[in-house]
Amino acid sequence: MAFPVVNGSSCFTVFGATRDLINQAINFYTNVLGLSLHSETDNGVYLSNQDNILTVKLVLSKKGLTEDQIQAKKASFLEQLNIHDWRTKESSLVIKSSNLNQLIGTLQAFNQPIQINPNELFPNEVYTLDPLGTVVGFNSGGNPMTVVPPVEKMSSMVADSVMMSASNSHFSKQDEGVKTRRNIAVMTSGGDAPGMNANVRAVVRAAIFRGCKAFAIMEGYEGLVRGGPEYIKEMTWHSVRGFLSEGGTNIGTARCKDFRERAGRLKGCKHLIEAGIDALIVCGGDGSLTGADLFRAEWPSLIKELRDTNQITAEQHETYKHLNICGTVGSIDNDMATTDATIGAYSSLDRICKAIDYIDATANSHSRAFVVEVMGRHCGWLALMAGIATSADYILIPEKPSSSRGWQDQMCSIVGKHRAEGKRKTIVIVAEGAITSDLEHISANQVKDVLVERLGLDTRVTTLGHVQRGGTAVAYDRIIATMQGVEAVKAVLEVTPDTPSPLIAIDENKIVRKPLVDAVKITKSVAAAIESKDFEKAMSLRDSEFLEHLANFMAMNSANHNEPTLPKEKRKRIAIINIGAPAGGMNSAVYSFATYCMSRGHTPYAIHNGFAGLSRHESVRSMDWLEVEGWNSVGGSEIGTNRQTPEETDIGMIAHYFEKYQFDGLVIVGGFEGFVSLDQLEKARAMYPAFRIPMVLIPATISNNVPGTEYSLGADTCLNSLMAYCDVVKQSAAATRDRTFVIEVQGGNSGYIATYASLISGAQASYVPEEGIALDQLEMDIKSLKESFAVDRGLAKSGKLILKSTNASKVLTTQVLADIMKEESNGEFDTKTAIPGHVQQGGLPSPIDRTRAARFAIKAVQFVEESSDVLYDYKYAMDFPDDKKLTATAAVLGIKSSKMRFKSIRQLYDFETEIGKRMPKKIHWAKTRDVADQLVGRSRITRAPA
Ligand SMILES: Nc1ncnc2c1ncn2[C@@H]1O[C@H](COP(=O)(O)OP(=O)(O)OP(=O)(O)O)[C@@H](O)[C@H]1O
Ligand SMILES: O=P(O)(O)OC[C@H]1O[C@](O)(CO)[C@@H](O)[C@@H]1O
Ligand SMILES: [Mg+2]
Repeated sequence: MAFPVVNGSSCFTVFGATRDLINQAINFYTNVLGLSLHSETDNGVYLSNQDNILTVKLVLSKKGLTEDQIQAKKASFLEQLNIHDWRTKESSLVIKSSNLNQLIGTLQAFNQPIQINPNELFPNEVYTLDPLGTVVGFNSGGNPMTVVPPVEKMSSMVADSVMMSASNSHFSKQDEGVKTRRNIAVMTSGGDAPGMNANVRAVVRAAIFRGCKAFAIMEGYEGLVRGGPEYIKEMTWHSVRGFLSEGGTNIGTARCKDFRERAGRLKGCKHLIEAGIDALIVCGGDGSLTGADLFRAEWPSLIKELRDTNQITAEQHETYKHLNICGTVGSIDNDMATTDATIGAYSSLDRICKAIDYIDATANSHSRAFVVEVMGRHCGWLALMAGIATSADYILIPEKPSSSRGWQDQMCSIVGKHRAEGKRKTIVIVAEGAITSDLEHISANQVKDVLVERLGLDTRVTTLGHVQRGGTAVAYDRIIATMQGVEAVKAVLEVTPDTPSPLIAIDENKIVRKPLVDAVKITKSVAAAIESKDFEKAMSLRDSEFLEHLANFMAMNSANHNEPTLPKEKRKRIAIINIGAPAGGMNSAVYSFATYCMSRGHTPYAIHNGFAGLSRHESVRSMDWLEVEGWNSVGGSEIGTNRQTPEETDIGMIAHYFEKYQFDGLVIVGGFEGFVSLDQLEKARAMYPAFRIPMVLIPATISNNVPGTEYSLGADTCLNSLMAYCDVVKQSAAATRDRTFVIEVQGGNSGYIATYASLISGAQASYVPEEGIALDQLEMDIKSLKESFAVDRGLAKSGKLILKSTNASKVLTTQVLADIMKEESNGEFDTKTAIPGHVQQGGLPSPIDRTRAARFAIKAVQFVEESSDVLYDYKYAMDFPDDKKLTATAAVLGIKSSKMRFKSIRQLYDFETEIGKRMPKKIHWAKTRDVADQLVGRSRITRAPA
């Protein structure tokens, strides 16, 4: 029999207990909880309740099995059940009951120590421990409860259950002297950064979800130094409501002088211990995390001093002897080593790009030059990325200084050539920390003077200042802040005194833990290298992505005025085409492709209006620098895009034109139709030699459903416009009180957009095509909505959203869903629908899509260069062998986990794609769905495999 699975567990198994305990447990489950015997086998005893919601499997320890083997068995059982989420190691049970009071009465009659209302999110819960130490929860609404699991060893679990009392709200224990982490504090420090609030929200809710208490240290290290309940405050589930969409940091931040001194840190140490904090999560920049690392290193001597001076007891000394600390990097500067991005950096980049997009218009009108100063005290990441995203003429950054005359000559030469080509405007971006190779500061005004004096340009300076730190976080920052907050809680609960303090980082698309101490060390050595004028070393210590972006910027910027970098015989004729629906970043990809090709000496061709345009109108044009200039910042598709594949138009004519223009390579920018087109062209190579050229797909679709990649261009732009839409709708719902909006989300058969939009807008539920809308799930969601409206009564900011992918259900349309919810709410809340439609394609491309497009496009051109030789001998051969090496020259460029890579279309199409569904076979965002649900307290029913 397949049981519905509540949050991934339909069945709970306990291994390794003695027969006596098993008998006690059976007694408890049958007599106290009213479960009945379901079956008994050699392997164990199965119990179930009437609703078949839950099975409890009690297994006697096998003779001769060691504790390790038992644990391994348990782990493998959990694995079989496909339980990969937070509950993997948490043996809490949820038992559905329609009459909570009756249950409470029964428990009390049996003298069971019960905890009522342990969780403010679900006030109707109670929980208790069974004789095996398993936490058993009851919930009138069928929602899962949130408690810390019983600890690893069976014997001590039982001891714990005896010790448990109704006043003890946490299931934790002393384990060989190491206090189980249960009071988790979070603080924000250094300059505020958009996304810090999302990080705090995630830490607080993930901590509460896991049965811990959550605290906020107000005002950064200042709050730690001052201490007391005013600065170290317990946070509730509701205290972080609305945080996702708010800029800055609601728990305050500071630059604290005292913490730089040992005396300040000593106070901080004392205050943490006084407040009973077991773990500290610091969200801040390089400075804050340097401070955190120092605090960690000094901790043993700090607590020793506190004990020796009788400021803490010997017992406190013993309990808090290890500082459990974790960093999540929050800073707009993106200057922390070992992570690709810091929380806030892309929001700041968004503000900068918007400002430069505005400046562009006025600069163009007057044919002026603008010098734009951006933040980044010691780091040029913002200036560099803004330079790429807005195709600025020149950038000045601290990492790559030239001599005090060098930068002036170079800048004037480039700007002069751009002007000579006919460009009407000039944008120079100066990082706040820009320096010469003699470490002299270069100011925006100095840059302006040079442009005026040497080129006679009418020049203005715009210093963006703190505008760059303001406003709400972009989608990416909300995503990483949330996922990193959750990971940070997991990390502090998992670390042991022997594991190094972690920093939560991101590598491409993967959230990872890195040793804090290493990150701080490398970051410090970058600063030291700059100080000692060893710029090469400083660059080599920067992340490889930074170096790649810088090389790309320089190459694209030299497109029309430097001697191409390739010798004549290596130069090629490469075509680019857009296929499918418009996606943010398509134009940026075409711009980057064209300018990079020019810098290398290739001739870039644009095929206009897709394959239909080519086969019907020979729509091929070679690309001109001035024509593409500015396309980086434009939405839609300048060269035109449509969904027709080569076979749907005329593949023979397409081959004819490929032959006529002697293309040496093809870059397709598109979504699933682009993917299918690439497959068709690759298969047609046997028939048409014109296609025996390297061909590469740059995934670009808001649905993000292209096999072979976890990211497609346009998805970020889409998420940002959807997020802005959801924020507005949520605000309206909150103001109206007691209203739920059902929002219909695009994405074809992919639930990616709906899932991520729900994560970043704090939607109560999302329905996606991969899961459909099951009636029992809907019933549960409506119940949960009712519960949460009841809890929220009188609180502000309680607007509720439900996101529904258009294809989640054919029958339960958005309107029907809203109507059912309204009907079932018994007048307790009202519902409305909202359909953003094609607004989701976004207006201007987001900076992420612009800069990723540049990376993708340049990698694609490099792929054409590198793969050409493989095909050389076969270009006009009678037979075109079916050889892996040859098929690999038609590939999808994608991001997979922490790597960017090319994967053969043949492999992807034949083995990794559900063609009928237009989807990859595996989705990579299941964990994100779980987190989105868990942070709003939603239980999701998934079906166990038959
Ligand atoms: N070396 C250090 N030792 C102890 N504490 C430090 C150290 N460096 C920084 N801190 C603490 O961290 C706080 C914030 O550091 P800083 O002002 O450098 O900002 P940040 O965290 O780098 O963020 P951002 O650069 O994004 O504004 C400092 O005010 C100080 O309290
Ligand atoms: O807001 P403050 O304290 O003046 O700090 C400005 C500095 O903070 C940062 O914005 C980082 O948060 C730097 O780029 C900038 O130099
Ligand atoms: Mg800093």
